[in-house]
Amino acid sequence: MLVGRCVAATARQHFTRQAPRQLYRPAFAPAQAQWKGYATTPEADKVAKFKGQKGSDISQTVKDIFSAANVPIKWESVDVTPRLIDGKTSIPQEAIDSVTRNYVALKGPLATPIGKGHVSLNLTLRRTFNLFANVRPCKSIAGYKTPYDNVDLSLIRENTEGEYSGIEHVVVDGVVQSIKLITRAASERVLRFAFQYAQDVGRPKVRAVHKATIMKMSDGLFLSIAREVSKDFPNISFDAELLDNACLKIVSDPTPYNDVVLVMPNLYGDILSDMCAGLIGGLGLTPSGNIGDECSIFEAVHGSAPDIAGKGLANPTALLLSSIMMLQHMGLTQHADQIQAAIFKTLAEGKTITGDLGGKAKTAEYAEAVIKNL
Ligand SMILES: NC(=O)C1=CN([C@@H]2O[C@H](COP(=O)(O)OP(=O)(O)OC[C@H]3O[C@@H](n4cnc5c(N)ncnc54)[C@H](O)[C@@H]3O)[C@@H](O)[C@H]2O)C=CC1
Ligand SMILES: O=C(O)CCC(=O)C(=O)O
Ligand SMILES: [Mg+2]
Repeated sequence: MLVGRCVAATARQHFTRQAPRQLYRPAFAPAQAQWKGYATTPEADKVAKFKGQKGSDISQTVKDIFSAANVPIKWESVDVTPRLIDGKTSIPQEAIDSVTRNYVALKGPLATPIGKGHVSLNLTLRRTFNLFANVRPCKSIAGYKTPYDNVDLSLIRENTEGEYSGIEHVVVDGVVQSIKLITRAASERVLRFAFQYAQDVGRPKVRAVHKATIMKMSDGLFLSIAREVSKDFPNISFDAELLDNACLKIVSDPTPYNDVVLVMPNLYGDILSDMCAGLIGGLGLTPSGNIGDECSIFEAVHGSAPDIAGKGLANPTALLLSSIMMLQHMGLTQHADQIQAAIFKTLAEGKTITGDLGGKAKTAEYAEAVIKNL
């Protein structure tokens, strides 16, 4: 229900085009980030404080629930802890090989040091596998009361360039330049994906979110390509909205967006998806899929939650719903439906929910309740 047929439909295209379904064996990256052992740079101390991430708790939850539901998946666990190779931070080759071999992966959150330190491994993974579209649905959870009962937002974020291209340099002391790279190729492929996605899920409208008033050339290019691509999808209507106004309208009343697919450059999608999560109960609930032509990596929208990491308190629903998106992507829809129903039942009962939702359950207790409801 949360992500439903859209991803399944998209998956089918990818599958028939890329590889036979039976070849799919997801890699599993449980977000260990054992930063403690990664003390090889001057930033080591800062990096070390990221140790003890909670990713492995929520990853274990997925494994336990999949096992209880007899999901026909063999996990291959790979460590995404960054390595220093030739002075550059890199993703371990085994992780890259595993995703390449298996086509799909479920990834726990990976922390990125602020300011100095290594680059974001999340962004590196997306670029490495050319995961050009980040699909971030955000739907109200029945039984969990928030100011709006009927939120059903659908965000698609360009995932490989834009403000997150990572091209920054010092011009002179005190002057830093950061380049927002927008290319026709990357814009066109994510925009085509968004229109196709709207068609697959039965949403009649695609809306580009932009600031082409200010960034006339970069967002202007994105917007003009959106207009061009829209001509190839005459059954889907297209319009555009300025980012700031979109934020105001969404938090004032998100329901008019329920028939729209929102598509936008990288940074805007990052910010909007956290903002929208706030409308339905927080980051413990929102899943995502990084979709590419060959591989796809599913992960929660949230990060490593350092304030609760390692305490067994995290809500695993976001990663679980990401794993549901992954099952739908793989065509394992019956298992996806069964697990999703158990998650929603557990949340609606409200007896065994985690602290972020006002409950007292630990991560593992919530997982047990979901297993009972399978
Ligand atoms: N895709 C990824 O792996 C992402 C990684 N990050 C990284 O994570 C680190 C922490 O970033 P923050 O800004 O603190 O964002 P965050 O998403 O980790 O946490 C924000 C707030 O949401 C809460 N929260 C997040 N996930 C939760 C869950 N499953 N259950 C209950 N509460 C949850 C946290 O406790 C915190 O109060 C940073 O290093 C950042 O770079 C951030 C976002 C995405
Ligand atoms: O890579 C990171 O550190 C943060 C990424 C992020 O916030 C996101 O993808 O939503
Ligand atoms: Mg984010």
